[in-house]
Amino acid sequence: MLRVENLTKVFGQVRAVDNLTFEVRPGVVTGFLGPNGAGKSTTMRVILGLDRPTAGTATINGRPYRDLDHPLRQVGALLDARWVHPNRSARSHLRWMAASNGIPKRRVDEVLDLVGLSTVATKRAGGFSLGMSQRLGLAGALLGDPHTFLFDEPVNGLDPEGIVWIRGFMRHLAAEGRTVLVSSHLLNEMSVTADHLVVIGQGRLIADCSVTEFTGHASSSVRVRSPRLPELHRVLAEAGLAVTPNIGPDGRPFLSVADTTTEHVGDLAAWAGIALHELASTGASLEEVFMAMTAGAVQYHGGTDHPPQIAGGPR
Ligand SMILES: Nc1ncnc2c1ncn2[C@@H]1O[C@H](COP(=O)(O)OP(=O)(O)OP(=O)(O)O)[C@@H](O)[C@H]1O
Repeated sequence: MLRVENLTKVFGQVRAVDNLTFEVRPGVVTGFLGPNGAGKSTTMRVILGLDRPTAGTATINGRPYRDLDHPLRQVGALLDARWVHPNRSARSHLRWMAASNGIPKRRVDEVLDLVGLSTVATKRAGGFSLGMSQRLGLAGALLGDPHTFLFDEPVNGLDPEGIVWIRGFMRHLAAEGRTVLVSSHLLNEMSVTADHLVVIGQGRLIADCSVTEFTGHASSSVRVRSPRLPELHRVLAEAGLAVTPNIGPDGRPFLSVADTTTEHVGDLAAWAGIALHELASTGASLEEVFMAMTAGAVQYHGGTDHPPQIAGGPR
């Protein structure tokens, strides 16, 4: 169990993390979601004892990282895949990590095998691609067979094959009953990787809920095509709907109508005698939900008393 409680981290004038409280439970992948600069890396660095909190606590199984015996056996982290000494081989890098944490040497070959690096174990890590470096970072995180994992933007810069692989690996770790926290600013990525979301903006908690709850919070929008699009646009706008003209990937123009139903749009078009060539409910993307919630966080800074929380919000 990983717990962050009333955590605040201030750098000079910047409140990178602002009174943040959440828990990460075992057995599911928890996505730690927020735009660039939201405070995700800072929170992870505090959890890992790399930065000291200004206030509040971050604990793993009830203890701060600095008080853990053999931390690699309790927490595995993948923060920056490129911190390996470039002239060391993958194997010697891992052996050095293992030795400093009282982990037997044979575990090194086990983890190299788990991440698919056995055949390049003696190669210089400096010559590794980003994908291979990520695998080596993951091997390091797995060395102590820990129960808790932290991944900071693990799919950044990876090719599609690497993304699918690392996503599968995280899900596998969670399925074994481990605690997995993975940060990302990629909302769609999180919707396919994570089961649960902790969403932050400007260092504050915005939502703490399942992915389904988060997306379910979205109001649905409608996509509509017609040979008489400008007229339809006018009719829908006059009915008070928010209409945005768009061009599809196929080059055909369509209208996006926010916060409504296909029935409502279809009825208005029929009433105006306008033929429709396409009418579909699209549902808001995670991106849209997130933007709406981040806007809420901005309003919060303008003066209300509590950050907006959504159903199933912070425990
Ligand atoms: N060592 C530091 N000194 C000063 N400011 C910092 C430091 N580390 C982070 N910050 C600031 O704290 C805020 C949060 O940064 P952080 O890196 O934690 O965000 P993030 O959500 O991880 O974003 P990103 O995905 O861009 O890394 C930012 O405004 C950043 O500029």
